[in-house]
Amino acid sequence: MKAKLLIVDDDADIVTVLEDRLQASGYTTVIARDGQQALDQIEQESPNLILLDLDLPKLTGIQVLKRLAQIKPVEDLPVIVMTAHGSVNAAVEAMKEGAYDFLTKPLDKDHLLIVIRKALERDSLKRQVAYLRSEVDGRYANIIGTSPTVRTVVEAAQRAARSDASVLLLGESGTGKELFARSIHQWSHRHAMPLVVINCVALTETLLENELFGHERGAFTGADRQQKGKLEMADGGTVFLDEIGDMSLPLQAKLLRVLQDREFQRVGGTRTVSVNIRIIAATNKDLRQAVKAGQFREDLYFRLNVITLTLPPLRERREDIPALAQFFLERHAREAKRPTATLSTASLEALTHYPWPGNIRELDNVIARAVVLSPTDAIEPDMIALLPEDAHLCREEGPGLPYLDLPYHESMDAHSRHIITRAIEKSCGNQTRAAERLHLQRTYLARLIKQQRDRPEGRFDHGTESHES
Ligand SMILES: Nc1ncnc2c1ncn2[C@@H]1O[C@H](COP(=O)(O)OP(=O)(O)OP(=O)(O)O)[C@@H](O)[C@H]1O
Repeated sequence: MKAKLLIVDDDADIVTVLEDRLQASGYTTVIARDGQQALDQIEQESPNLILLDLDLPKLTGIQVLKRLAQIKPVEDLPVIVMTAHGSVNAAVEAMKEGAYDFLTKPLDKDHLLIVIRKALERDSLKRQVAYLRSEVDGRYANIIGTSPTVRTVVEAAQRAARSDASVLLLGESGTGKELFARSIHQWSHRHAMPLVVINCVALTETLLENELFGHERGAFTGADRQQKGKLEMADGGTVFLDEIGDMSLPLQAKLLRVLQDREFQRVGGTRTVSVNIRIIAATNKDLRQAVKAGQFREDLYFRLNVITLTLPPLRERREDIPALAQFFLERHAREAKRPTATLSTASLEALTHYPWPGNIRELDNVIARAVVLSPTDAIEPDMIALLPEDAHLCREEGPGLPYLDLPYHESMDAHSRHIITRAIEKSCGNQTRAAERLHLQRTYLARLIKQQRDRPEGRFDHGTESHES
């Protein structure tokens, strides 16, 4: 779309020249001959930018700027003022009233076009930032859940947001750690500054170091210019270190220094950079265990662990499933342009009983897929049941080595529990289907489950005893 420029000048010759030049450069133009007309044109034509002469009949350019500030925020409509050669004071006054820039007459054609282009670019960037910010805020404004466990964590997070203390978020994958990190940032006094997310597991050690601290020119082959790291980009705001449990020991030592002194050096540099940042870290690992195993620095653990918030897995807050499902249904139905999509009662029942190894992210994905694939507007359980096949991808595979440290019978029990839990998860919590998967009689599976339930270590989710529907 062509940008529309309003030219305000009482000199007909200047207006004609400007119109010709600007139209030849691809802009649309509208004209006003005096200050009052300028205000009327702003109302009627909604221009993207104004070229405003200061010396006007009826209302002066400065008066137009003052009136304009009452109608809309000055930063929403860039105004470039045109002044007679030598009237610097008037230009300064106009800038104080919110003008974007000034040009002196006679106008230089190239300079004029550059200033206009820059003003429009800045305006467009500001709109994009405002839009993205509102998108992000909207996406993260909602922490759904009325269960007591979630409410307790939300209240603790709101209290934590008021301080500048480091926060450690713990919880299984997909339980909402990033959502809480973003919410804490939003609720904090830093909310107008950036929240910078760094995933500590996605990158190699060298890349992560570069990402965190940036580098100086010549730090390594190909580093042909200085680059700021994410810690610097977050200055004044918050840094969210996701998957902190996966950070290497050498990088942990460097991060510790940042936490202690809020200072670091860029890679290949000697100059100290200071930053004002708040740190929020998250992991689904048992950090205390990692400290014991020598994989995580104890001093860093204590620095991060000033306030710890543990997010409950979805299976421990099943009462929140209907509200979450409805929330995701509405979001995906909107995106898929299926506003009348609903969840049938049977689907809701299936969702409520499924063990959700991938937690809320898995629920989000299940609903997203069902909304797209369901042939009917009322989504039936067969659409929901599509997913359990790959649900296990969200959870760590296999019983894991700790079982090797157990006595034989306990280890066998642990394996058995694991196999049964997996079969039930994959069967959407339905024991009959799980028994079929395992080639067992349903009654035999039920007996195994009962035996395990009666043992103290046998606390795990066995789904429901409902029969195949
Ligand atoms: N209480 C909630 N209300 C609404 N949406 C939620 C809630 N909790 C989580 N979500 C949504 O679930 C998805 C997964 O959440 P998030 O990415 O925050 O989890 P995570 O614990 O950081 O996962 P991972 O450990 O895998 O990085 C996101 O789309 C998030 O917006």
